[in-house]
Amino acid sequence: MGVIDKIKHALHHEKPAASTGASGSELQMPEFDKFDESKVTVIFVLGGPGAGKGTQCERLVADYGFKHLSAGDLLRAEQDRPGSEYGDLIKDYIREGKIVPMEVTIKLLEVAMHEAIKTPPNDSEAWKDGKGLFLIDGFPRKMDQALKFDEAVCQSSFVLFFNTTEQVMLERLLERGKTSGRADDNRESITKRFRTFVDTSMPVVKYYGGLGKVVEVDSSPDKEIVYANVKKAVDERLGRTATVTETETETEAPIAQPTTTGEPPNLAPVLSL
Ligand SMILES: Nc1ncnc2c1ncn2[C@@H]1O[C@H](COP(=O)(O)OP(=O)(O)OP(=O)(O)O)[C@@H](O)[C@H]1O
Ligand SMILES: O=c1ccn([C@@H]2O[C@H](COP(=O)(O)O)[C@@H](O)[C@H]2O)c(=O)[nH]1
Repeated sequence: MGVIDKIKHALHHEKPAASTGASGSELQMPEFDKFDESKVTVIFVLGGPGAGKGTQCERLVADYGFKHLSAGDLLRAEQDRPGSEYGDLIKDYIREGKIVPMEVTIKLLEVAMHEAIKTPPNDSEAWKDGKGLFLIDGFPRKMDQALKFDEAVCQSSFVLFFNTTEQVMLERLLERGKTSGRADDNRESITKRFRTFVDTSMPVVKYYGGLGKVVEVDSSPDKEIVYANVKKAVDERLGRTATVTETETETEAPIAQPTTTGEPPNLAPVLSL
């Protein structure tokens, strides 16, 4: 059974193809295979739209051998897949900056995680004997996703939270929108995405903050400075066991201490457009 067939099977229990035009409310909760948490390490990467999550994940992949799974990328790939039953649904949710029903997103992530463990992205120790090392980017964005994923798929080790102002994020997204081709990198969608982030996703960050799992990094500065702080935080949390290649950053910039307390992170920079 192919990846997408597995998702369809799980979401609709093999409903006939006639049940197209999924609305979200008709989705059934699929069954999930829980990962062995002694073998699989998951770091959630959260932050507002355009905060720089993907940019920093790219660097972490190169240095540590993570498998980077962006929930948004997985949804866009499913949206664009010819014949997808969920294409229209996903397109509407993304344009409106809303959160796609968790059944779809968690299943896409779970399937991608199994695929990565079956076909490891590199031959480092972190991927030997059924082990895996994942950066799950832009997820969970809503409390129901967080609780379900933790309970049924895998608990995360910690959450890397990129924090900056809406002004910074807006400028980055408008600039990215000149070439990204993304249907939601325009002012109208960005405004909606910011609202969803504040109303729906920040409670997730606060929830994990209360569990002492949030490492907050200021993503306002230059990419290199942000990465130096990210690397320090990841090294501290993972004890550097995951490092594949050692490419020290060349920046001379001072490294700020990431926030690792159990307190909810400082949410001050969230502005309104
Ligand atoms: N520290 C930085 N300084 C300046 N520009 C940055 C920085 N980090 C990222 N960018 C740029 O900002 C844009 C958004 O970054 P990125 O795609 O990494 O954000 P994101 O948080 O993954 O966004 P989204 O949630 O919308 O997918 C990109 O064009 C990227 O090159
Ligand atoms: O868990 C998720 C993650 C994302 N979405 C939708 O995708 C877009 C784009 O996400 P990016 O992380 O910016 O690529 C987001 O605005 C949501 O509409 C989702 O529904 N669930």
